[in-house]
Amino acid sequence: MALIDLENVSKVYDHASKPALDEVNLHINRGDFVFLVGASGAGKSTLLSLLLREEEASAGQIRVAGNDLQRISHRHVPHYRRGIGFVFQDYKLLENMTVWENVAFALEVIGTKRSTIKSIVPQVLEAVGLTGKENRMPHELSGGEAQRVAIARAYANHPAIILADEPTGNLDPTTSVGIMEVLEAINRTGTTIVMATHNEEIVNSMRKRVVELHGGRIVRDEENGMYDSALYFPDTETEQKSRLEQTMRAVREINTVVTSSMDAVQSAPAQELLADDDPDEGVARLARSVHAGRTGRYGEAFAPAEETLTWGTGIIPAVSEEAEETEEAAQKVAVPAPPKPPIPPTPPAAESTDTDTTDAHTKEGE
Ligand SMILES: Nc1ncnc2c1ncn2[C@@H]1O[C@H](COP(=O)(O)OP(=O)(O)OP(=O)(O)O)[C@@H](O)[C@H]1O
Repeated sequence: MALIDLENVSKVYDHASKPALDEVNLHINRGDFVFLVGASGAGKSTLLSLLLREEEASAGQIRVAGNDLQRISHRHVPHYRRGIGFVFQDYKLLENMTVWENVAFALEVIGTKRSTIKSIVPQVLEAVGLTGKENRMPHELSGGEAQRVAIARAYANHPAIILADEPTGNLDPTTSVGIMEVLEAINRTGTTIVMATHNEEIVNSMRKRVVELHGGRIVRDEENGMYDSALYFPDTETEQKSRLEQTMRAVREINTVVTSSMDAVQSAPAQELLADDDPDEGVARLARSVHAGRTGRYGEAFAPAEETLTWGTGIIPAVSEEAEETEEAAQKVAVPAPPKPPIPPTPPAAESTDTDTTDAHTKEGE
């Protein structure tokens, strides 16, 4: 069985004239990275809300890690949610807590021992490049830094699933590359990622599975997919935008080809020229696309799943009523410390004036 299974799922909000989701069938395996795309109002956030059990389906069946979400009791919902990390467009950090406290709090509420929290928090913050900013308050962070705190918080418990709703929606393209780099690195540890986005450049660079919604229905489900918002359902505005973007993309591709050909002549091995088709080269391609240059700062900082199987409680499997009763006891189970991730290399000084991508390293210890 897939990790996430939706069978004929529909959602009709109260007083709505048409369904927000209409007979959706979707199966997502452990370790998948899925982009949910589609125009505003297509149903992306609704789908994520159902998976988080913030909303209940009006019809159909949703199973996540064996939990039947229609049958889960209200009492058990918080317990279920602890196995899922959620990242929002507007970060949703606790404004009266420092960076360190925001991440620590996520572990505290699931009953993690203080000594374990003390060892995990610095490691997770280091992994997302925020060492040195532990004592900052959320209002003292750039958007990219705030989103990295949110991701650190979502990942601290090493969940089996991270749901992200437009995580780059408030960020500039260069900062978005850093966020995608962190999400990609997390995905490589075995965490399934489902990310709703409008960002065509990210989708087209990352070449992950693309699930496109339109009017609450899945109209496309494609491995290594692309996204052109005007391709399937054009209107005048998106068509014009699409034509402009196609032209810009063509110009960028010419630049990339010229640059990589020159680099190749000078130094690169032949297989690097093939990287543009490689789904594993998504972040590098995105970085080239937005001219951010170097990547790979975070990828090495996340330990693979095999080394971190005991890190956190992960997704909570389906529970019986007795298991629910022992939930409190289960919360008190100590979470062993994860292996210490290697320190990410210090990136070169950024060309951009945005401090986000370099700040965490260059000002380390401030
Ligand atoms: N709480 C709600 N009550 C009533 N209708 C809602 C509610 N939330 C969403 N809808 C409606 O459901 C449909 C799907 O909305 P949803 O937010 O899931 O789309 P979306 O694809 O995430 O859009 P966006 O990209 O703008 O966030 C829309 O028609 C929206 O107006």
